[in-house]
Amino acid sequence: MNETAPLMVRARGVVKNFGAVPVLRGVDLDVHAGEVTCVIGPSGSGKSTLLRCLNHLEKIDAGEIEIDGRLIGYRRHRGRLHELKESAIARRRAEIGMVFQGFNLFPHMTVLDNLVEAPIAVRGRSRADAERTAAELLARVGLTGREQAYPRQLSGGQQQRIAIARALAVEPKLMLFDEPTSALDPELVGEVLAVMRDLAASGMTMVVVTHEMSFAKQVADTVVLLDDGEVVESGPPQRVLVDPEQPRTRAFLSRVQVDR
Ligand SMILES: Nc1ncnc2c1ncn2[C@@H]1O[C@H](COP(=O)(O)OP(=O)(O)OP(=O)(O)O)[C@@H](O)[C@H]1O
Repeated sequence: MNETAPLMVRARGVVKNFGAVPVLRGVDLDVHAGEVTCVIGPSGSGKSTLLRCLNHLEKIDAGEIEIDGRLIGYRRHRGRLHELKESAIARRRAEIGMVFQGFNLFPHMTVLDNLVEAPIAVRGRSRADAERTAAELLARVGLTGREQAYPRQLSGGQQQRIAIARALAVEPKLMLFDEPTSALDPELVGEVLAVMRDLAASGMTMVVVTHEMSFAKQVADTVVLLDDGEVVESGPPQRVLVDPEQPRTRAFLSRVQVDR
């Protein structure tokens, strides 16, 4: 862990309710720049909700979240939080890449159009410039030459690799992954995890919700165990995931669907 690096994510006391149901009950999360944090927890523990709060796709009911030192979704004025305008939220959100379980690509657009859409619309890049970046990103995810394919012509693993490239196309400071391999056939999981490993090795700050224990053990700097909307354990994977002296953690993991 590099605790001297600045905090890319700083969440304090995050509360999220759906109606009367509390889903996050005061979550704290620190992610230093360049680190990978894996969030692990049973179904319904609030993992997806936490990720969606980090880019303000969900509004939080209490607490605060800063991304790269600035509040996400709000500005502070005279000690109170005021929600930003939609356009300002969109600009802040563009600093954060997000990859979901599936359905990440626009199905009616070619791979190339999927990759250039956001850089042109959000970053104001020229088409030629965005296409150059797209070619670099395709090489990075091992799919050079597939510019004119439509998503349906690609395997699920290839689509997820393009989805990662698309999220990277706006040069985010932070990447959020919500179980990016869980909708894939087992033989396609490895190719997506390989791209994520490369990304982590390149120094990208990542928060990854995953059931892939070997990925978490090998790649995460920090593992966060979430249970019923609360962080029950957090620390390096060598301690949190494999220390046999932690019966509480062992019991917790036995309730998580573990892929490998
Ligand atoms: N938009 C919503 N409206 C109402 N309840 C919701 C909404 N989104 C999530 N929930 C509820 O919040 C709880 C946490 O959901 P969440 O998807 O964050 O869990 P999770 O840990 O990601 O689960 P899984 O591993 O199954 O994806 C669940 O009980 C879910 O039904």
